[in-house]
Amino acid sequence: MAGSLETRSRVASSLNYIQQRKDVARMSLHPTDLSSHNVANEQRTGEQQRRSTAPPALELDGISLAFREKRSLLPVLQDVSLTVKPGEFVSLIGPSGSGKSTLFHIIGGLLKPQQGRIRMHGRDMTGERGHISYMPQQPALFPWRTTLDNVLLGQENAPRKNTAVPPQYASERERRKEALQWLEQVGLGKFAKAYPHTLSGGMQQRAAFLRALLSPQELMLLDEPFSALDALTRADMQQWLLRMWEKNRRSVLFITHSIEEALLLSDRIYVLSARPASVVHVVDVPFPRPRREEITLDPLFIEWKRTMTSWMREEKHKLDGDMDNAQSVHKNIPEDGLNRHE
Ligand SMILES: Nc1ncnc2c1ncn2[C@@H]1O[C@H](COP(=O)(O)OP(=O)(O)OP(=O)(O)O)[C@@H](O)[C@H]1O
Repeated sequence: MAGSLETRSRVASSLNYIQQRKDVARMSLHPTDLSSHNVANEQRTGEQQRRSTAPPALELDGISLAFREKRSLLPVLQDVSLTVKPGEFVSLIGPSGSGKSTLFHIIGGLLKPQQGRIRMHGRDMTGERGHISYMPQQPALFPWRTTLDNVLLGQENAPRKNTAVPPQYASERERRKEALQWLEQVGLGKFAKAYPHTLSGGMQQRAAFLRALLSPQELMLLDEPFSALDALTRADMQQWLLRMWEKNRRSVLFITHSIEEALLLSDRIYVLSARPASVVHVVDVPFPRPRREEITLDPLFIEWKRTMTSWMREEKHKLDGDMDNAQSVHKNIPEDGLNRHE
């Protein structure tokens, strides 16, 4: 795969660049910052070691799925494999209609793949529900519940047994107290008793994110959570998410259409082809953390953005061509063994 080789050689040159950047960062560290910096580094190193020996939070191994439409087949995913290690932020990017949400439905156990396995924290979870926390494109808050009660919903509905990572359950009183503290932290303290229609779009997204964050499942799937927001609110929310994630380091799989968002937030990006989707590029994002908005002005960031834009354009053209010949994608199939329209 020429694309993958190109990606890896680019990563190698990026790493040199990062090393130079780290030297610069070390030189500019103020002496009074050193003690807390060292303690934080030691804690981080211990945590990093634990994570590096733990099994991946999520492993997709050769996932394939086709939908059946009447007597024809619509292949949507073809041999998709990817990994999210514990505490990693991984993004999926691909043309519209390539199968990203379908992949989330498979991970969440709503659909069963025709081929391939899903493991979470080392356990086979193919076709099982309830093991992920999920944040959809729309905040999907219940209008009849207060912000606080919406935030607590993920904990109420979480499975109590047979989970990949056994959840720690607190009493209802403790959970409410913790949720209130989080609401304060994200600037929604005054809105704990308010109903969703009184919150702005960004506030609703923060509440939806908290609901996913406070769910006991370790792995979070975020499906284009900022797509409905205006550009400025979206940029604010990206920064907010970066800070929240850097504090909590949950394992995240994130769908986005924005190349810039993927580069800004992720440790790794899987680029999907046009439908049927397969992984065509894997980008190990070379920018150090913590990351801030300024990184989007970095020449290397801009170069990556340009490269990924050309990949996406290529895939989109394939999809457009595919749609012109939509009938050729559909094949006659036997009656059984395939997913139907939901
Ligand atoms: N239940 C279903 N039955 C039949 N076809 C489906 C079903 N769900 C999705 N599809 C088709 O599968 C393809 C992939 O859809 P999916 O929503 O996964 O794409 P996506 O990459 O998430 O798109 P977008 O980026 O626009 O949200 C589309 O052609 C869609 O029409």
